[in-house]
Amino acid sequence: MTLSHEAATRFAQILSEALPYIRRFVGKTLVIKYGGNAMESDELKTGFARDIVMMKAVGINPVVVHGGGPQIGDLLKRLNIESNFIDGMRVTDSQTMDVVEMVLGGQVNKDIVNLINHHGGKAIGLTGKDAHLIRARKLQVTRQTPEMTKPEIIDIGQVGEVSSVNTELLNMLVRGDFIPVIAPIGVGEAGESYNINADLVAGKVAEALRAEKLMLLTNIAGLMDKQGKVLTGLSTTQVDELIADGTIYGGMLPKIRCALEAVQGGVTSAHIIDGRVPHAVMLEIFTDTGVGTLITNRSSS
Ligand SMILES: Nc1ncnc2c1ncn2[C@@H]1O[C@H](COP(=O)(O)OP(=O)(O)O)[C@@H](O)[C@H]1O
Ligand SMILES: CC(=O)N[C@@H](CCC(=O)OP(=O)(O)O)C(=O)O
Repeated sequence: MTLSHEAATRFAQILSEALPYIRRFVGKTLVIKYGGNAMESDELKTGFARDIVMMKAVGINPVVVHGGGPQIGDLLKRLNIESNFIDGMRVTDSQTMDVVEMVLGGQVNKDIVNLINHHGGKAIGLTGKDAHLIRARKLQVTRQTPEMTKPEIIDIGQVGEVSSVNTELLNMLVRGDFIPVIAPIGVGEAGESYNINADLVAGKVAEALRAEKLMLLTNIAGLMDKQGKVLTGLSTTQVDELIADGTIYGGMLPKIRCALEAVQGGVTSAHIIDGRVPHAVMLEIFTDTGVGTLITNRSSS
């Protein structure tokens, strides 16, 4: 590629202006949850992969955790297997678990690894089973209505929550200049598989690595109020109120909960950002106020 003198001057200026932002994050770990719409369009996929490779090239350490709910849904539909969600979690019987493992660990993980590597990165794909990267236990879901004297336990099958993360493996890969790409499948004490919401895995990985940032890419502008205004800097109490009055529901529930937990667990900031915007990840790094919904430790009390 040859650039005209003007174009080269513009490039040089832009790169030079990026320096203070880059320096702020050099050597720091950023955990990015990739999923939703940003994973469906080719243009957005390419932009995402290039952002990740660029980050690594300038000395920032990205760790990617991916979702794949729509892709799992597609295959379940083709196989005529019904799928239900409770509080944003897919009810997972053993047949569904097989599909989840195939789609996330096989198809989606390798697609993302391939994409990043195609753009010059050294991505390495893992599920929670590799070197016990993500140990998990069964997630207990309870529900209580005012009429009930005690909470009812709801069995949602092989859905897990993270009990530990093998940071030794991740740190070894990061030091070796690899970009870990993690599928949200956990392994239980008896070797059983767990389907874990990808946001929850990203939050726990960020906490375990003491990441500078947790970025949750999604298919919406951020956490919004009932009028569609993007909310930012909320306290835990405000979030609880928004959950209680039904403003936050479905897939946004695990997202907001894990963002709050991550900042309480030592991650400097968590961001819920719009994956439909090209280069959403870079934009987040190169703006002072950030894009979408910001959650920091100050907001988590
Ligand atoms: N208060 C809220 N603000 C924004 N989105 C919300 C809110 N409450 C629920 N949602 C829903 O959560 C969805 C995002 O969750 P999900 O579809 O699981 O995303 P992803 O696949 O990116 O993880 C939004 O598209 C929206 O339908
Ligand atoms: C328990 C649970 O719900 N697991 C998710 C795992 C994938 C995921 O989280 O994908 P998205 O981020 O694209 O929604 C599922 O089965 O869909």
